[in-house]
Amino acid sequence: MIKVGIVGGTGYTGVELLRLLAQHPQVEVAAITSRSEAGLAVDELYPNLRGHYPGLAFTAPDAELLGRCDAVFFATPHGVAHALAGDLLERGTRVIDLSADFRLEDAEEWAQWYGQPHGAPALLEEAVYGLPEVNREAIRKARLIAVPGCYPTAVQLGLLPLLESGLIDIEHVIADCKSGVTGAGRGAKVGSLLAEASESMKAYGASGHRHLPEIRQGLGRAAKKPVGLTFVPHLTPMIRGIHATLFGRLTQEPGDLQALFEDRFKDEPAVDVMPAGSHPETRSVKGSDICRLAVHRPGGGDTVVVLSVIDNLVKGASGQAIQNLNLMFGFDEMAGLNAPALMP
Ligand SMILES: NC(=O)C1=CN([C@@H]2O[C@H](COP(=O)(O)OP(=O)(O)OC[C@H]3O[C@@H](n4cnc5c(N)ncnc54)[C@H](OP(=O)(O)O)[C@@H]3O)[C@@H](O)[C@H]2O)C=CC1
Ligand SMILES: CC(=O)N[C@@H](CCC(=O)OP(=O)(O)O)C(=O)O
Repeated sequence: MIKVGIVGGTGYTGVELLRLLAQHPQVEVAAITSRSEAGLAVDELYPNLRGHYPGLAFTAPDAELLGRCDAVFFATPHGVAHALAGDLLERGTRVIDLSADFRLEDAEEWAQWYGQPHGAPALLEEAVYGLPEVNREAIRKARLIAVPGCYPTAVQLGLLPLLESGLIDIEHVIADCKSGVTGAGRGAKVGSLLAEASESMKAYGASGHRHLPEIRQGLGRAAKKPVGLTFVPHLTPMIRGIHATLFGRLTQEPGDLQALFEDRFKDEPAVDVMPAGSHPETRSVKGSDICRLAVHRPGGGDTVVVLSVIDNLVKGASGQAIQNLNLMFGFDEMAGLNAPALMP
């Protein structure tokens, strides 16, 4: 049994960590922080947790308390892990950061996209990008994990087979992505109000979203060359889910694309390549740590279309964070993550 802490326990990814860890046989949640709800029992704020965490209450963030844990998850806005991660690592506590603080390898680029100086550039070299389908061995040995963003997870998983095999034009890749509103977090925002977000759909960040450099970095590593990407996210009237429709232009006859995808992910516990002709639905992954993929070649032409769906709060955040924890501590990779999705 290991002890974990959660910084930012009142947010959507924080409560999702609690929901998933309640089913984990080898993990005890020993500390959970919130500045605004310090003193409140977790199941008073989130009644779905009643009976699962008796006696667990939010406390203000405290490095000494968190440093008694084997690992700490940061489910906090950008910049918070910068300030605390170094201290925890020195105390021997491993850090799994769900924010973007350690995702970009270049501190200058991070500062440009996030509008503030990078707060811990000295830690960037040892941070491991926590996409198990690419970095499993490095994750096992890591002390500091940057959990990928939600859009970057859906896009990278869908494009990896095509980029690794060099089958598409890497200068013109397109990712047309849709997200549910929990992607914006639990904080009150006008755009997340029922009257604003329901029965409507809109693109945002079309001229440059902060996930663009992260996705480009990951795709570039897969292709071993810089990739030209157009990425347009959309807000859709659903609570959870990401649907990514990905377009690549074939540069050669690809052979059997279905077999390429099935082979690439045959040993991946969190990726499901659906039968040829499928159209995966976001509800088929709701609450689960699975990315479901389908590959199409419309009319046998020179465009490949990949459909990739995840739950933004699970494979796109807290579930993937637990996959990383499991690898770091030698547990079964899917411990706590095996429940099927909720349907309908
Ligand atoms: N929502 C999603 O789908 C995804 C989110 N992420 C990332 O995960 C992180 C958390 O997201 P989400 O759960 O949606 O966020 P929320 O806005 O829902 O929650 C943020 C949490 O952080 C705490 N917090 C805020 N500021 C600070 C601070 N300065 N110091 C300590 N704690 C703080 C808040 O509690 P309090 O203010 O009471 O301390 C709250 O518990 C973000 O970086 C987000 O970008 C990543 C992938 C997907
Ligand atoms: C719908 C919505 O607003 N989504 C968020 C991204 C989701 C997210 O949490 O971003 P990170 O993975 O980088 O933390 C956004 O576009 O900013």
